Amino acid sequence: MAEEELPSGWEKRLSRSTGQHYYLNVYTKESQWDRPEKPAEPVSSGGPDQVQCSHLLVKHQNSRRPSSWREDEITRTKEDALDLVKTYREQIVSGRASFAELAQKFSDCSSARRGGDLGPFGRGAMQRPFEQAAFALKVGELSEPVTTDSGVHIILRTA
Ligand SMILES: O=C(O)CN(Cc1ccccc1)C(=O)c1nc(-c2ccccc2)[nH]c1C(=O)O
Repeated sequence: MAEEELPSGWEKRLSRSTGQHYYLNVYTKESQWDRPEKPAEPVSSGGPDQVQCSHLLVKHQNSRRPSSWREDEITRTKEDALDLVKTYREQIVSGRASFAELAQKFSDCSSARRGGDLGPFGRGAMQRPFEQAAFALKVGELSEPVTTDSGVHIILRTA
């Protein structure tokens, strides 16, 4: 008996690691194990295709790569990284320091040398928590602290 057709907007894929089939929503790029019963909706067109952001990353001992141009071995705790990021954010919001100046001095990302500038990027380019925060910002807005596998960030949307 021919297999029932998939609802529109889904693709059936084979997981290399488990040999199981999974289903990919072609619009959101999200995947699921269960066979979908309803068509996938095209993502609402709201919001820009690309944003431009600068970020200040403070890594910690559990960062995926606890090393940076600043420190060969980063040993601070995640809690200390969060406290540092909040301090930097407060200095920027109060106008005591500029974002670029603090990112250049203190960011554990290689973008520090560009004042934290990452250039324009679209969805799918960055770790999901970073992307979600960046695309939710208005131009000129500074995020609250954002945690990714790389560490703790504050993100400034510049375009
Ligand atoms: O997570 C890892 O395994 C290592 N990474 C990823 C990475 C490493 C070098 C250049 C760009 C990204 C980082 O830790 C990292 N993530 C970032 C990052 C994360 C989110 C947005 C933008 C940059 N920068 C860095 C960096 O060293 O410079």
